[in-house]
Amino acid sequence: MRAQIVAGNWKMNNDLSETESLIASLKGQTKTSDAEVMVAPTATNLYPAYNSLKGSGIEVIAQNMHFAANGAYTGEVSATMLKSVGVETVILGHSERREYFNETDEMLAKKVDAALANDMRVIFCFGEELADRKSGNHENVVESQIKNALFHLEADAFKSIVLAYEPVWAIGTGETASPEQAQDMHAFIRKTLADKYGAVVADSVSILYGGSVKPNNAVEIFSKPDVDGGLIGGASLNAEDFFAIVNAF
Ligand SMILES: O=C[C@H](O)COP(=O)(O)O
Repeated sequence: MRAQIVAGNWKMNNDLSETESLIASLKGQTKTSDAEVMVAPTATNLYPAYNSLKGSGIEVIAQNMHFAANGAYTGEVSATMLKSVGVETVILGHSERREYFNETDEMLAKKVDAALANDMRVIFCFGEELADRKSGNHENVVESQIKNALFHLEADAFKSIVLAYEPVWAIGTGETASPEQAQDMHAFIRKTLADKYGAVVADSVSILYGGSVKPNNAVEIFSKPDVDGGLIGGASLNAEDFFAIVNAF
């Protein structure tokens, strides 16, 4: 049975006091599903969030990291630094990192390697742009993003990898992939994994959907057989909405 996961990506939102009040609201929510719950505050709030959420069943994860262990990389944060403040999981390859910070498949492969070398779990994001979807090229784009960043790995590494399919045209737009579009792509992703690593590995990897998941569409999206959870942006900034999505399983 694959892990069901709902992760909130808070992006560059919430200062320390806003983070503390969101965490207080999260602690007041009740979980009725078996989904693993994670939240990704901005880097400055990882340590206070980790301390506040310790023992709550909500894991604090990072939005990004650098591939080097340390050195002259002004403004960056490494895997060892994340681990030193209790962070065990990192989101890599988010489309906003690819678009605004020029993250390439090659760079992401190095980041994935660094995270795995430090025994971290990776939520690896990818997804096509609207033009790719319109031209019918979406599967090729997704396949190459996965292959370029992950297919140098041994099968065993996939025990520490979660995939997150996020069509760029659905992020923060209110435009959601239909549950059928999500299922079709997730099945394609699983087949891509199976062709390279075999069905046992492919069936064990959780594949999350991200892109305008809200309380009113989560049940239908999560009901699809190859959708194992969600990476939630906007709706994760409200504790009630986020837990409505967590409990949509
Ligand atoms: O990481 C989360 C995704 O970018 C989805 O964001 P959204 O739920 O605001 O569309």
